[in-house]
Parts: sequence; C-alpha cells; structure tokens
Amino acid sequence: MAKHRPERDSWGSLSDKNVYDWSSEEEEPDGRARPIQVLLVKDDHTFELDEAALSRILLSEEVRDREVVAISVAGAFRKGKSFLMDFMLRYMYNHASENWLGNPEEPLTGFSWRGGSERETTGIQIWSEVFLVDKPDGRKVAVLLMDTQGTFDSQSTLRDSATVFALSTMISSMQLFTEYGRLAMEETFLKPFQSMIFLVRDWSFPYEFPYGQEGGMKFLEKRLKISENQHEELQNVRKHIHSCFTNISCFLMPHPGLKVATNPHFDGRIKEIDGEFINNLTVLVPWLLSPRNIDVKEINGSKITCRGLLEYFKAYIKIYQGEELPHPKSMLQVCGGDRPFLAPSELQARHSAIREEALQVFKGVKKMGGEEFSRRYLQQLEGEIDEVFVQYIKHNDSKNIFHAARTPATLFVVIFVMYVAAGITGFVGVDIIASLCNMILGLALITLCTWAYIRYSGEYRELGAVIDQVAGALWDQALYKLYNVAANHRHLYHHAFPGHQVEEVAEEQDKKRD
Ligand SMILES: Nc1nc2c(ncn2[C@@H]2O[C@H](COP(=O)(O)OP(=O)(O)OP(=O)(O)O)[C@@H](O)[C@H]2O)c(=O)[nH]1
Ligand SMILES: [Mg+2]
Repeated sequence: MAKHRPERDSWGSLSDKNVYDWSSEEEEPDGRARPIQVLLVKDDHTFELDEAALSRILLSEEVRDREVVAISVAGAFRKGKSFLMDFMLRYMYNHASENWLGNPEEPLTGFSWRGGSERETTGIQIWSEVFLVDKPDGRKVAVLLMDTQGTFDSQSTLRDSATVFALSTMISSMQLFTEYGRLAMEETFLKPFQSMIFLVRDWSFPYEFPYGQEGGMKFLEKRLKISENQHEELQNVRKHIHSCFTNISCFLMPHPGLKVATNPHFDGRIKEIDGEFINNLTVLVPWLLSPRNIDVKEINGSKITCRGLLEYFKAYIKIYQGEELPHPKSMLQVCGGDRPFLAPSELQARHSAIREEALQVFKGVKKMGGEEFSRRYLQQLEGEIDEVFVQYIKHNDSKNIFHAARTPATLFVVIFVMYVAAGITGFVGVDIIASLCNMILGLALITLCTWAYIRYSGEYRELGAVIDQVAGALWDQALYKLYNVAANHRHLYHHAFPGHQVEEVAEEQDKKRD
C-alpha cells in the first residue's frame, strides 16, 4: 500500500526548514520523510544496526541535544501495528489539532502497512522525521516514532523476535504492545523500564469491560491479579511485569470493521473505518501523544537525549550480536545409539565435564530478571541434566554385552546348579530335595524360554522386565558375594603388588572428598 507521505510541516519548529541532509544514496531525492530501516534481521538470524542511518536521524543539529521521547509498538505480526503508527504520524503532522484525523478520503500513509497474511515490517524502522514538541512545562522534546517487526511470524526464530522486542523495549520510553482479543503476558517480561501500554484490538466484550482506557485498566487489573492457585510461572510473570515497568496501562479498541480487516483494496481512508473505532482512535492517540502525556526516555533515572539514545542503541545491539547461543552438545555424541559401550567411569567423567561446561555457559550469558530468578532456572537446568544422565547410563549399560547376557547367564547358572544338586541329592536318596531342585530347574527353563521369546518378539515386555530384575538381583547378589570374598583376600594381592597401594589410598581419599 501507499508508502510515503508528502512533505508537511512537522509539529513544532521544524516547519519550512530542510532539516535533514538526505545526501546518502539510500534516501529519496525529494527529501520526503519516510521510514528508515535501522535494525536489520539478516537471513542467518544475525542483527545489523545501520549506524549511519540512525546517526543521520538522531544527530541532526535540531534534535541531537534534545531529550527524546521514543515511542514504539510491538506485538504479534499482522496485527495492525504499522497501521496504528500511521495514525500517530498523522496526529504528529497535524500538530495535535482538534481535527487531526483530517480528510476522511485521504489514504493512510507513513510506515508501510498492508493486508494479507505475509509479514510486512522487519527489524526496526524509525520515522526519518523527529518531531519537536513543547511540553506544558516549557521544555522542547524530540519525539521519535518506531515501528517494529511483529513476533511469531514463520520466518523468524523465537530469538529473533525476542531480540527485536527487547531492543525496542529498551530503547523506547513508551511502548505499545498490541494483542488480539486477549493478553499474552508471557512474552513481556524481558526488560523494560518506563511505560508499557497493552493495546487490545478487536475487543469484543464491551459489555464486560467498556472500550477505552478505563475499561482497559479494569481488564488489566483482573488479568494481572496474582492469586494463590495460579501456577507459579504465571505468578512470576505478573510480579515481573509490575516490577519492570513504571507505568502499565491498557486500552481496549473495538474492531475497525470488515473493510479494514478483509478488503484487499482498502487504503486506510477514514471513511471506510467503523465509527466506533474512529471514536476510540481519537481518544487513544491524543492519550498517548499529547504533549502532556509523552514521557522522556529515562535510563537509571536520567533523561536521555537523541545523542545518548544513539549510544544506547549501539551498546544494546552489541549484547545481542555478541552472544551466539551455544549449539547444544549432547551426550549422544559420547554414548549415542551408534557409539560403542563406554566404561561407566569414563561416561561419568565426560558427563561431569560437559555438565560443568553447560553450567558455565548458562552462568556466562547475560540474563534478565535478577539473581534469584536465574538461580531457579539454574537449578532446573541441573535437575534436567542429571535426569537425562540417568537415561544415558541405562542406554550405555544396555550396550554392555555382559549386561545384555546377564539374565540368560544367571538362568543357565541356576539350571546348571539345580541339575547338579538334583543329581547329587537323588543319588544320596534325599528325594524331596531332588524333586524340589528339578522343579526349580524346570521353572528356570520355562523362564529362560519365555525370556527368549519376549526378547525376540518384543511382546509382554513388562514380564520381561520382571525376569530381568529378578535375574539382575540374583546376579548382583552373587557378584556381591564374590566381591566380598575378593575384598577379604585383598592383603594377598597387596602382598604380591605392593606398588599399587598408594594409588588405592589416594582413590579412597578422593571418594571421601566427594
Ligand atoms: N482486525 C483488525 N485489523 C486491523 C486493525 N488495524 C489494522 N488492521 C488490518 O491489519 C492488517 C495488517 O496491518 P499492518 O499494520 O501491516 O500490520 P502489522 O502488525 O504492522 O504487521 P507486520 O508488519 O507484518 O508485523 C491490515 O490489513 C489492516 O487493515 C485492527 O484493529 N483490527
Ligand atoms: Mg508492520
């Protein structure tokens, strides 16, 4: 749809002056104001800040030392964010006059918006004209309008979306978060400071909560209420929203009408938009942008100028450029299905090393939400790693040929022992014992056949597991006995190989330390 707006007076003192030196090849030769792409999200999901373009906007003589009001809109893609920004532009261009909406036949221009299901805005775009506005207290501030890429489109990763959202949140003094009929709070606890305004579009329950700011606040209050029986995660998000933003408000917007939502030829003219929507728009936009209501961007309590904002932009983008998320290295590379059996001690050692590495990565990455918050995630990470390790141990064990042969070997031993015992006891005439042995022998034989069938067919696996467990217990008992015998005769071994004693003492000490 229409992309550029004709040059007009800006609101404030910029009129008649050609304030911007549009000398770069990327600018329009006629010097008309337009959206400038300052943050690019590239195909490989990296970010690039167009410093030159951003500097041209923020360092122009008239604005660079002015305190800045940065207004942005974020939210899911295709929700009418750019459309809304263009109404804000219209308000700014019409000097906040009574009938700022202007000619009802005039198409809506400014930030590029359009119908359809494919995303339109990418990265972060800034309107090339910075508006100078006189606050009631006499200060002249610079107002910057920012349009952002919508979240959850099919081409961006969650990280792309989160980065664009976080950046715009950190940069803006007022941020609008658009949502469709409901509030998705989960995405909003990134890191933000001043005003967050939830704009709920297509609100369809005015009989519960009326359109506008008052209804919005009541609705928000209800949504942000923390109650005992809520899941802890939900409680945390709510606490977080409150602790992150100085001002939180909400505005309920009605549906703009079917022409806006479904007509591909709709060009944004007011005539074709529902009256109810326009009525609320004339409340919403002045509520957001009137000189009295705009907030200067503050960071740590100090007001920021356009020049300062440029520096923050550069600093913030570094955070996101620098930290490539680590590629998950899995234990499967160590003991995966196609890897051979690994000695348990070796597996344990590698596990400890990788675990430590994972925890270091977690600790090394900058996180939002504070110490306490991140500690809980650290614990969760540790818990998950340990849980997965137990699975890996089992996986690895199953590849041990002796482990696999444990059940049949045990059963064979039982059969053999019973056979011999039955023979001997039969020979000496203790028939009862002999027939008991024969019975056990028979049972063991049946168990062996059953086990073989289960292993072969994969059926009745629960029964197979019981057999394995019983055989395993028998095996362990026997091994334990053997070990005890060996331990009791250790002195003989040490006697024969005295040099190994030192190592063993060290080993024992290690164990104690653990
Ligand atoms: N239902 C509904 N549609 C709207 C509203 N506002 C704008 N639209 C329509 O939504 C469509 C998308 O508008 P855009 O402004 O391009 O949406 P966007 O959120 O900027 O989209 P991306 O840039 O892709 O993230 C257009 O067809 C608008 O006419 C609204 O309040 N409700
Ligand atoms: Mg857009």
